[in-house]
Amino acid sequence: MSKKYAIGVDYGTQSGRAVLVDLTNGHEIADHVTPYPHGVIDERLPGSGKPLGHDWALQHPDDYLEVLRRSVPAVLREAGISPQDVIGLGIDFTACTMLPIDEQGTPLCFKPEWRDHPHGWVKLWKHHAAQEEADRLNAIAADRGERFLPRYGGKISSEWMIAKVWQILNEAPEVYEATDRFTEATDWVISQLTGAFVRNSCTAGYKSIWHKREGYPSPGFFGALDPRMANLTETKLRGDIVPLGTKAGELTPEMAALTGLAAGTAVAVGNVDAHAAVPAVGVVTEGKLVMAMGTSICHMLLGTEEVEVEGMCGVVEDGIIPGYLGYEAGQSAVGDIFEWFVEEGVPAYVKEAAEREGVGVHQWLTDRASRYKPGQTGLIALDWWNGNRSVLVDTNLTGVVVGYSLLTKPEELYRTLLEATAFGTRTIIDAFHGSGVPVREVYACGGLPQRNPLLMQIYADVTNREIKVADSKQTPAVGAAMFGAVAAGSAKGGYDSIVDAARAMARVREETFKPIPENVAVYERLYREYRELHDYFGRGANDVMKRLKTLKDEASHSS
Ligand SMILES: Nc1ncnc2c1ncn2[C@@H]1O[C@H](COP(=O)(O)OP(=O)(O)O)[C@@H](O)[C@H]1O
Ligand SMILES: O=C(CO)[C@@H](O)[C@@H](O)COP(=O)(O)O
Repeated sequence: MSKKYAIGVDYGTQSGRAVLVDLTNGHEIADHVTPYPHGVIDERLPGSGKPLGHDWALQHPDDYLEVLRRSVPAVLREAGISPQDVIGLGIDFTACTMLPIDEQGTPLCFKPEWRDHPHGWVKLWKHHAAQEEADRLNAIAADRGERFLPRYGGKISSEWMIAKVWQILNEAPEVYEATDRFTEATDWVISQLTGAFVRNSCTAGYKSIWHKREGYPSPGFFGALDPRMANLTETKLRGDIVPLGTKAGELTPEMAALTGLAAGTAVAVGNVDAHAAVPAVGVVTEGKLVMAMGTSICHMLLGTEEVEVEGMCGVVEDGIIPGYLGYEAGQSAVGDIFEWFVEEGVPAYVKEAAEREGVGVHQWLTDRASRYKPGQTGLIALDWWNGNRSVLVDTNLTGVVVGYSLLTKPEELYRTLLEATAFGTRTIIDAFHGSGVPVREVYACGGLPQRNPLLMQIYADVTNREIKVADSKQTPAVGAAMFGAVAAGSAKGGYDSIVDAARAMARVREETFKPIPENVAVYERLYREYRELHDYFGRGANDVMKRLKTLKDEASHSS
């Protein structure tokens, strides 16, 4: 039998990438990135130019198909293998990235009548304009003593499905009416590949409040939110919910023509980027925290008991690896904060110097920032540039920097932002560990560990834990390919379980980031300062951030 391969397609925030993987050892034979032609749509709708509200973030569904059109043929070409030898295809996606579709599965924004309506488009995971709905949902769920709430750290995020659906109903009942189903983008892409619609248990569990044993919350709960939503789960959220690794179907002839793959190739059900990364670093047992570090960070951890952890995104049975409770927490902005600083915060002389030296601005700042010792900048920041996902679960929180002086340099501020995100991660680790979900080992994957060793050293020092790094450029995509191989099964040259696939294919680098004791000691003191500020601004002692947001909204609406 000739050598067999699988393809994983990772749909990130700004781009999608395909990776062709050798099934015997997980080696990435070829990869290709397609930047989304429309990027993140957060100012104006394509075409009509209609302005979007504050905190909106949309995407164009055709960008997802563009990734299939460009990146899949590109990896096949680069690898020079026969499409027949690709036995499985898996995808992973940002989540909750959701869209309204009609009876035929067509996104509403593809239809002329809805193209110019902002609610007809894909709402990206970081669309934060449903915070009001999330707040009301949480208050009603708490009042009713809903059992699901503790499984989501006590709060449902405005990033997740129900808050977003409710925002559509409140602001555009006509779009809600015209929607046949609301779907995660990951399930929509799979339905395009296979011609059949199934929902995956991972996004259903983490993002749509679905439970393997209890199903969705009751119609009574949804009716208490809004009587018009009482039957939401049997209608617009209907669809079979199947476990990760299940074969969703086979590649249709149309999609075979579009991708260059063979019709009939096994396609796995959709998955989430961070969750797919876990088996790709070989984590299939409890106690090992995996950080998927990029635009945001998702913290994934397996446990054997269901316990309540403050502000976690969720705990879902079989949500990551079958047989375990999968815990997820996260930070809504990490790389995004560094990017904001590079784009909006550095003086021209930094950009010019970086250009002269032939390095990127991130690298220029990182080189200079690494010359400082912990504590030497005299600065500390709260990492809430895109709200706080865990442990406070509040998208209305914003960023803070304390300690500026006339001598503060851009590289000091950059280092402070790196440190602030590490303190955010430490807060999450402490929450897990303190609640009885042990964190014995830490693994990192995603774009950031590849690009910024200083950042990784700071994380090791702040968390006082050794960090192992994925030996893969595209870990979620490799994980998605592994699930594709499981969908194909061993009879076709794949694997019968994700644990078998991980055993053969997962890879981490030999060198690790180890905590440096003198740094750990200083960061321990800085972390105490961080927690003081965190609780002061984040737990209601001073709601200045929210008052400022209100003033901002009032001023924007009156102009
Ligand atoms: N050298 C660097 N240091 C720190 N952050 C970086 C560096 N280069 C790029 N970034 C950040 O990495 C993020 C993208 O991460 P990546 O993992 O590639 O994407 P995604 O999260 O969309 O999958 C961007 O937010 C960018 O600001
Ligand atoms: O929230 C999740 C997963 O649950 C992520 O998809 C989201 O944070 C986006 O991840 P990226 O930072 O784009 O990798």
